[in-house]
Amino acid sequence: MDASEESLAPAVQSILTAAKQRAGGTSRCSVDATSFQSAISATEAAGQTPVIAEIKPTSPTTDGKRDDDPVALASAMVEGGATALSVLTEPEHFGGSVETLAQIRNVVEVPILRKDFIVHESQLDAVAADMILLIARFLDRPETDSLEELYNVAQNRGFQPLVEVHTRDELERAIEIGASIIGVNNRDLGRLAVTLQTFEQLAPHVPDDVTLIAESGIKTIEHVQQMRAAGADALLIGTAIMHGDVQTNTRRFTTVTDTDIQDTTTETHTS
Ligand SMILES: O=P(O)(O)OC[C@@H](O)[C@@H](O)c1c[nH]c2ccccc12
Repeated sequence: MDASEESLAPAVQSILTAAKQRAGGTSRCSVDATSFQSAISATEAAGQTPVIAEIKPTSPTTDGKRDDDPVALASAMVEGGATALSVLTEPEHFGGSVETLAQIRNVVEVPILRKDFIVHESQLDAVAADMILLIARFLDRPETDSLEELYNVAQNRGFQPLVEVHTRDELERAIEIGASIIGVNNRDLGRLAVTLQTFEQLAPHVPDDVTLIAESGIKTIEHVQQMRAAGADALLIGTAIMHGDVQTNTRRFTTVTDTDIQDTTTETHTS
């Protein structure tokens, strides 16, 4: 363990240890990705709010496990207007699988984000996805690749990388390597606490040409409005969609209109 890992919550430390050991695939994977930015534009043109709906069977911060057919859940989220889907593929702590992602990608047309803890290039070989998550906090460490290298190789293979940040330093690093899709995680992986102020504080420092995503802790329409007003181009929502009827839940968030947003707040980041 290096010194910076001591500040991680035990559950997250265990996730990272498992991630460092997980094997990749047997053959080199490259993809012909469905464009995330085009999907966002189409949602905006239809007057809806871009939502990445997340299929997260369980997590270290969730009670119980959802055992429904993930492909049915995915289709219901798309019916509910989701712009893209995030599919957890981490097996040990989130109940995900790469096979599930492959099945979902076969049946829906929206871009699919592979949500996992990827720390080595070979792990990109596990499954084809339109987007992959690169968590700044977990890269540039002992036994992990550099964020910049992994970003470049992922892009060269056709993946659209989403670089996840939580602090100003991580954000500066993401901007420095030229990330065009950045997600601000409102959840602190050190304490697992969530505050939407994290997004509000970092968003003003993000260049306008970056596609900016607000991640975690979005549970109500007011939260959607708050994140949109602070400059979110899209919202990543897991728990609040996974509890109950996923189609109705997704629809509730995708139908928040810009008028609702301008009525309550002022824009601080435009794209
Ligand atoms: O369930 P929530 O609070 O709506 O959060 C979704 C998503 O942001 C969260 O699952 C997440 C953000 N970054 C991650 C990295 C790995 C695993 C999960 C995550």
